[in-house]
Amino acid sequence: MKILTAEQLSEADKRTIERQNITSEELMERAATLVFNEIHNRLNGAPIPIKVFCGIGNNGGDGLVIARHLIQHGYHVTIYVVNYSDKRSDDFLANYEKLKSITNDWPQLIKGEDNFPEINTGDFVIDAMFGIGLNRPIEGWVAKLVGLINDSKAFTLAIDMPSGLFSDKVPGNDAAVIEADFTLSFQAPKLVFFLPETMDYVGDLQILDIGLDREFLAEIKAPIHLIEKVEAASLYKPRKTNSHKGDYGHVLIVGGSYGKIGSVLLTATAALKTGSGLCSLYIPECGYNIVQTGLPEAMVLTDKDSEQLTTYPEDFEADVVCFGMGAGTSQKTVGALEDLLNSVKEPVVIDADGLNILSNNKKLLDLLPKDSVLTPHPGELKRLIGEWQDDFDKLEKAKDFSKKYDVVLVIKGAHSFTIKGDEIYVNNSGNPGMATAGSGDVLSGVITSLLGQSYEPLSAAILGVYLHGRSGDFAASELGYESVLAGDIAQNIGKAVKDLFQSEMKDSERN
Ligand SMILES: NC(=O)C1=CN([C@@H]2O[C@H](COP(=O)(O)OP(=O)(O)OC[C@H]3O[C@@H](n4cnc5c(N)ncnc54)[C@H](OP(=O)(O)O)[C@@H]3O)[C@@H](O)[C@H]2O)[C@H](O)CC1
Ligand SMILES: [K+]
Repeated sequence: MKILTAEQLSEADKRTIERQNITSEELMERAATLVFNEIHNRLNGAPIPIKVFCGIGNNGGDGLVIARHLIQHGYHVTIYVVNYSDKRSDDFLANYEKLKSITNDWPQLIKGEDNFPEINTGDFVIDAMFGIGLNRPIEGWVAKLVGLINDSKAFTLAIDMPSGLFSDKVPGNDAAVIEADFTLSFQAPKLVFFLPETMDYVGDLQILDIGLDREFLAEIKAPIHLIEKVEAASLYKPRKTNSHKGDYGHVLIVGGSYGKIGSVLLTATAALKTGSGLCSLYIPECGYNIVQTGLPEAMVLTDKDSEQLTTYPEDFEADVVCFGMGAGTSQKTVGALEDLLNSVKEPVVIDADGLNILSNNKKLLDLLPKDSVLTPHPGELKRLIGEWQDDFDKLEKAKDFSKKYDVVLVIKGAHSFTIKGDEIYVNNSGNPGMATAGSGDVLSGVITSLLGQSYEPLSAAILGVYLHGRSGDFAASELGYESVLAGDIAQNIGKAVKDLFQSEMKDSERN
């Protein structure tokens, strides 16, 4: 799914009105009615106090439409017009008139702190103050109102965007932004919903298809994509009936050191669980018995050093090589990576200490084969590309790095970002249970395995990240977040692959 900017969405809005020959008021009615349906499906008539805070633009207009439907369905609704400006949008005014015709409880005008209502923990707050039209920080008494809503701890549903959140920049320190529990957003996700610095304002997210012009949406050039099941499934290559292990790649996992042999074991397990035909490991001698016992399906070669890697077996023929997990950063191991990069011509996967070695020895970056995949967490990324000012700056620097060294970057996080040149792919699978030791080692194994199975490096990274997250979802649903171990993620990769082609059942379809 394309992630769009506020400008692109406003343009899509205009084109839809032209091409579908409808008024903007009709489009607002359509969009806001979908929101009402979602609320009604969940509240099911519950008599809880609903407080709708409307701005004076079209986000506020949406709020008025939602409120009208709620009132007509018997809900207990109080509407507030947050008068941050004396202007009114046309569609706001039209819906204000419609509201007056169905209720005698007219909206209450908030012009300053004196008009603030009481907001209780048990209230249901609908935030329709600002949407994609926000163009400067919220200030003064309106900022105080945002604080009051946040402090109330009432369940807060944001319409389109949490008010105060820009679609294209990070709010400043101490900025007033609604901390929503749930955001129902129109047509396309916005990048800020997924960035570490801004995602917490959004709460749970649902995108509503409000029927904007399909042709225009298909034509829009958007370099940022959200990766969900459909996108991941489109990358998947089915196995052929008439095939053998030689068709699915031979991966070589290079890593480990004394006390950190478990890491390579996890990576190798994940590679085999993702379907590699053959898996070999190159590790220090101390790991030999551990790996042979822990993973009998794998083959093991050992370095002459018993505790760390010092060389690379350059005559070894593998389809893809992965380097770094548990390897340490000793000078001898730097030499091992240098040997590897001097002998391998196909894209490699570099993770963990492999990345730290690259950061400490920047000249090695020039030896990386084109389209190699680097999988840093934010700390490793900082060492690679330097400090950034905010998440937008981080993405710019990451794109520059990807272009400079011709590599695919996977920035790991709650939503991992895969970057190649100017293209960004935001992953939407996974859960907090995956924040656990060894989770990254498993991811490297999945990506390496896909590369060995002839996936293009970018596709291997995007699909690998998605499958890793989905495996974590299966592990968490069985075990609970706290009990997910990295090994559990590896064990569930098969389920994640099968799930690519299982359609979601809607609640209404369940018996
Ligand atoms: N295509 C769609 O997705 C649809 C979206 N809809 C809804 O429309 C809003 C966007 O509505 P818009 O009227 O453009 O903007 P807002 O309602 O977000 O903001 C209203 C005006 O507020 C002013 N503004 C901006 N920032 C501030 C601030 N910090 N303090 C005070 N005032 C501010 C600004 O006007 P100015 O002239 O003062 O600059 C805004 O214009 C979208 O989010 C959806 O909810 C449609 O309903 C359906 C289609
Ligand atoms: K809002």
